This record gives sequence, structure tokens and C-alpha cells, in this order.
Amino acid sequence: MIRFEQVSKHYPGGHQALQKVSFHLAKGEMAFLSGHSGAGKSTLLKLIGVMERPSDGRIAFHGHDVTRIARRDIPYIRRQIGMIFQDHRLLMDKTVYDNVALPLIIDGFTPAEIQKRVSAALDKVGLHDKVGYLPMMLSGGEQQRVGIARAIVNTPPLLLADEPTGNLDAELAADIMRLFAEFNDVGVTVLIASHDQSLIRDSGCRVLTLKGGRLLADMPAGGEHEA
Ligand SMILES: Nc1ncnc2c1ncn2[C@@H]1O[C@H](COP(=O)(O)OP(=O)(O)OP(=O)(O)O)[C@@H](O)[C@H]1O
Repeated sequence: MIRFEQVSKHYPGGHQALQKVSFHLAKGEMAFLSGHSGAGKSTLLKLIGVMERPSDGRIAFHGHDVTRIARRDIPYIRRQIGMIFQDHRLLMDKTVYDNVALPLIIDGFTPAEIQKRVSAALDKVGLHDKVGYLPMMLSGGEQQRVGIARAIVNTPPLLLADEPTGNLDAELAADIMRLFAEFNDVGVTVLIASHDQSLIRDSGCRVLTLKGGRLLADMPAGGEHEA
């Protein structure tokens, strides 16, 4: 589903965030992206979502070369990706319903379809009873689940999560991981950037480890080998 071939990213000002990174994430896989702060995890996710462009190398998504994709074609790629952030990026003056409905409104769904899909997404994350709440009336774990409902509401085949459990205690983090595993069980491909080693170990998933912008190791689910 995602193929990186010798991908490098220099930010303006000369900082090298990624260096010759190559890997393939197959459709239906769930994997972690690990590494210290500044290792390049967020940059790699942003390159997949075409929020940043690589300086060198090639990125394929679903067989399409997205490396030099035209601006007008970016929404087509984005629609296939659910993005989840550590700080969840909810609109604080909008209700849970409105936050989750947002991607569907942008995509031009009918009000009836929006109602049906928002309801299904909130059911999935266990927040049906909080539909009219504002985000500040929710706990941190609940806010993160609203962010997840928003990411999955248009049923994208790929979920990218950037430190989704960074602000949560171990129990809530495990809840969020169970949700990701459930999405993965129904065929969604999932890539999670995290530096939480115990969470990663407990998951038994494949782990891509970045260090200083290089892919240091690629440990398959349940095993160990160097990249
Ligand atoms: N927009 C930017 N402009 C310039 N340099 C950047 C930019 N974004 C990231 N960098 C640099 O690129 C390197 C990789 O950053 P990135 O955010 O990808 O790492 P990370 O592994 O996600 O770190 P963290 O876990 O702290 O979020 C860092 O040295 C960072 O300072």
C-alpha cells in the first residue's frame, strides 16, 4: 500500500529529517514507527499524507507515485487517509458531532448520510452518549477518541497516527490500541508513530525504527531483523 524508495527529506534551512528511507507497508498491515524525538517520525507520516514533499526518492501509495503529484490531486490521496494527532486538533467551539462530521461536510455528503456515518463512528469509539458535548467537557482519552472517530468517519483504507497515546495513561493508551487493532481486523492498514516502547512491545506488531532520519531497523511482527 505504501512504498518508500530511498526517500530523503531536507527542510529549508538545511535540516536533514530523513535519509534514504526505504520500506514497504502492505495493505492490511499494522505497524509502529519508533524512534527518539527528532528521529523523523512525523516527517515520514507527513510525506505519506502529502503535507510535505520529499527532497529525493520515490513514494508510492496504492501504486500511484505521489512524489510529484499535482496539487489538485492531493485531496484524492487525503480522502484515503485518516490522520490522528497527539493533540487531537479538535475544534473546541464545535460539538463532538460537528467535529466528527467535518470531513463528510467537506466531501459533500448529504445530511442523512452524515448523520448515519457520524453515529456509526461515535458508536465505534464508544462515545454515542457524548454527541452534543463540547471537547472541553470530555476527558483526554475521550477527546482522543473523538479525533479517532473523525479520522475513520469516511472509512479510509489507511490510518496514520502521530503519538496518539502521548498524553494518556497506560490504561487509556491500551484502550486506544485496542481500537486500532479492531480497525486493522476489518482490513484497515495502520501506521502509528510512537516512542512508547512498552506499548510497542505489547502490541507484537512490526516496528520500523528511525534514528537520525535513517531507518535503523525493521522488526517484523513477532520477530527481529535489521533493515
Ligand atoms: N517544518 C520544519 N522545518 C525545519 N525542520 C523541521 C521541520 N519539521 C521537522 N523538522 C526537523 O526535522 C527533524 C525530524 O523531525 P520530526 O518532527 O519528523 O521528528 P519526530 O521523530 O516526529 O520527533 P517528535 O517525536 O519530537 O515529534 C527534527 O530535527 C526537526 O527539527
